[in-house]
Amino acid sequence: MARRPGAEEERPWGLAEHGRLGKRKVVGVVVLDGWGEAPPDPFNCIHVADTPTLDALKKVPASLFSSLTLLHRFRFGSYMRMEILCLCGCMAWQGAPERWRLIKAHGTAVGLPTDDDMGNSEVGHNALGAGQIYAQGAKLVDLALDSGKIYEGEGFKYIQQSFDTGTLHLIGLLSDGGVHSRIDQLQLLLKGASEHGAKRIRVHILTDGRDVLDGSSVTFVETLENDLAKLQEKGVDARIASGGGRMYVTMDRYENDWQVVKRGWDAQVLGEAPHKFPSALEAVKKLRDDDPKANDQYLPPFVVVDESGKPVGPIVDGDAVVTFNFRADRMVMLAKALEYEDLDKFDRVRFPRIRYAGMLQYDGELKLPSHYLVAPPEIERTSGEYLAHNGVRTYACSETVKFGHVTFFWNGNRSGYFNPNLERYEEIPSDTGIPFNVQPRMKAVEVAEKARDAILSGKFDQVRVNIPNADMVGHTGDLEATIAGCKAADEAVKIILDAIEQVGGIFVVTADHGNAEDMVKRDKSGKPIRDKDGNVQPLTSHTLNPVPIAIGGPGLAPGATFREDLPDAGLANVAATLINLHGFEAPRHYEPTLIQVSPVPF
Ligand SMILES: O=C(O)[C@@H](CO)OP(=O)(O)O
Ligand SMILES: [Mn+2]
Ligand SMILES: [Mn+2]
Repeated sequence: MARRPGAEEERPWGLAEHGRLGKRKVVGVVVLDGWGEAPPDPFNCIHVADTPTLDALKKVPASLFSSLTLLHRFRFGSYMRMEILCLCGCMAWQGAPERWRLIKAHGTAVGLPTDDDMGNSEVGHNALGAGQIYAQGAKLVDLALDSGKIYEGEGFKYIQQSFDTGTLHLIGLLSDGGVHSRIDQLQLLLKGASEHGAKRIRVHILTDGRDVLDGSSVTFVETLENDLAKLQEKGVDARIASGGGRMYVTMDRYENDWQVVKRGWDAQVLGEAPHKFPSALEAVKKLRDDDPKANDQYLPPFVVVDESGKPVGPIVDGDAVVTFNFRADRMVMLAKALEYEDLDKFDRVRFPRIRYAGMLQYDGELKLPSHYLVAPPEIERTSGEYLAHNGVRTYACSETVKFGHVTFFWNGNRSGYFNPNLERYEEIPSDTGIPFNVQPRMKAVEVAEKARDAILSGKFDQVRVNIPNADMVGHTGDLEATIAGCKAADEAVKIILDAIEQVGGIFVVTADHGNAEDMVKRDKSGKPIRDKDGNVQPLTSHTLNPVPIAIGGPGLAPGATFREDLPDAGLANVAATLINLHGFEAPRHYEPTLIQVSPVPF
């Protein structure tokens, strides 16, 4: 079994039997990406969408409810808090808090620096799979920059060797979104690198508009250009050299489309792009103004050129390169292109001899990149590894754009199987070359059908999927498409729940963070902000909202319900819950399980 170095080998992996929950029930785990909970509202696409399956998990019809209530009263001797909701003025639905609740999915609950940080897939799936809360990349980089330790590490010393004769290139996402990178960290790094000897610096920017509002790229470029001007006053030759929108240039993931990386490579390394500008500020303004459909996420690649039309900062032999994103998934492909001598994914034309370091090491197993400025969180003893040691057979599936979420992130940023005899991971190819509002149903049904087959096959104990629509389509800011995406996600869940029903299994339906439940920029009081023509600005980012978790299915022991003593529970509490549902006690160092199991009288 593949192990990471440094793991504590002596701690036993065997889990005690649960006692009240049996083994070998099929547990279907659905992660609805970007599916948060927010009050009903026209900009809450999940609320607007037709989602009968998810609605039914949240509420039970009154008739069924009264029998459940009686049952619970009988079992627990008291009623639980129930909420009554009238739909269409005729059918009464009532809340089922013993099987549906909300959990935290943002901020410190998932290891981010502050509770103002929205959740994201990396930290969300890390927490879901690991059962423990780790200080995540954003926070580790903050600490290393604040203490100055970043400049004492091996990674910085390595790139520093190029400072005398070469250029330092910084490539990454330019925003304060805090999901993949943060501009304030870039600012500190620029200052620190120049104080530690960098004389010529080139920044290759990727505009955001996904974790922050569309159009904000202009302000971020202005801020960066001001900083670089200050460095120039101090004698450092510092400029922005190239750029492009994150979804079109460089930041692809899970090898969905290498052309995205190629576009970035051409601009950053070769100094070639269809658009040439004297400055990055002009570039982003003009590219946005000239094409009414252009947005920050999909801005075409550009290079900054001097008076003679020569690119100001191609990457050449002897230079140093830092990719300043702390998050892994959308940097791994570029890291491979910068580091691997042999790569047949696209024609690099030129492979410069450089010293390259990542802000973090993006893949611990591949040891990629081999040099990095900050050590990544060591996520150890994940639920996947425990379950593999205890004979639980796992199937995981998503489409390409989220495949690594339910495998790599879920397993603590490690690719590959813990035990290939017990696990199977399957990827459905995502659409490429189109924004996700064009086909908002994405591959939700295909993923669900794979999960259904895995459930019915009898070969697996845990069948885990990520259904991406609410998130991927939500990021486009297209409300109508997002509503269609949420509907497709709901249909996918139904396929999985039907299969669970058929095999007498258990389901756990949850999400990794919010997105589609709030699709508009609001003022402090929560009202949508409208311009003078009454138009609103779509919110493309994730949110701070909690996410639902529902448990159920014919295999769930009748006495199993959510505990009421964990009002602040978050995603990290899910792993212990799942381990319980597989019939084991969770490891003691895990965040507590969400469920309790009362003995059922006779
Ligand atoms: O698309 C992404 O990279 C992020 C948003 O920046 O979304 P998620 O965390 O859901 O993958
Ligand atoms: Mn996500
Ligand atoms: Mn997202």
